[in-house]
Amino acid sequence: MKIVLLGYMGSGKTTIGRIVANHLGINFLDLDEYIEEQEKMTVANIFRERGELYFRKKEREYLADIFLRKDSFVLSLGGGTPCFGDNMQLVNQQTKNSFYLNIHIDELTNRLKQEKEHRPMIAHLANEEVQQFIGKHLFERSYFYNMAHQKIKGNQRTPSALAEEIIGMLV
Ligand SMILES: Nc1ncnc2c1ncn2[C@@H]1O[C@H](COP(=O)(O)OP(=O)(O)OP(=O)(O)O)[C@@H](O)[C@H]1O
Ligand SMILES: O=C(O)C1=C[C@@H](O)[C@@H](O)[C@H](O)C1
Ligand SMILES: [Mg+2]
Repeated sequence: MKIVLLGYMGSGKTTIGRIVANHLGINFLDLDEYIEEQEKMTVANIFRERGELYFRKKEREYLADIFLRKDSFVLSLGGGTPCFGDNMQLVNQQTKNSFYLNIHIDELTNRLKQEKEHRPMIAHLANEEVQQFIGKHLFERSYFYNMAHQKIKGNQRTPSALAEEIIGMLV
């Protein structure tokens, strides 16, 4: 079984992915962490030193590599992964269990204001610019996120409640 979680930065992909994998007793993989291990550099440093295009090419390569694995796993994508090239076609070819964690802009803003530094897409923004940026960015990205097989409404809900809902929807 391969389960894929996707959604905007701060939507809880890593947090909830870990819980789902733990409950099912299968491996957990986080694409950002996988890239950092393989490249021996943080995502922030890859953006800074090699640029976003390099990151997106590597992101695609490692995504394809992960799907060659034979074990069962939960994979949390990076926030931008679904929005580049044919990444969503690849994901949906490889699994029937892709989930979009849909979180309201206000909740994302509250979470991300406190955690901007290691997220290169928003690190340069002043706190009062974060909400407007997320609103526009999420609008552009929703088209891709909505290609997931299932949408999970995550506002004001605990990570374990969301993990339980995902487990109940697996096909
Ligand atoms: N359901 C939730 N309720 C409240 N806080 C949450 C919830 N899910 C995640 N969080 C918190 O929101 C922050 C972002 O979560 P997390 O890092 O899992 O998101 P992410 O989608 O993996 O983000 P990124 O795309 O940047 O990797 C963390 O501080 C986490 O503890
Ligand atoms: O939303 C994005 O484009 C990104 C999200 C993170 O998960 C990382 O993959 C990186 O910071 C880019
Ligand atoms: Mg994450």
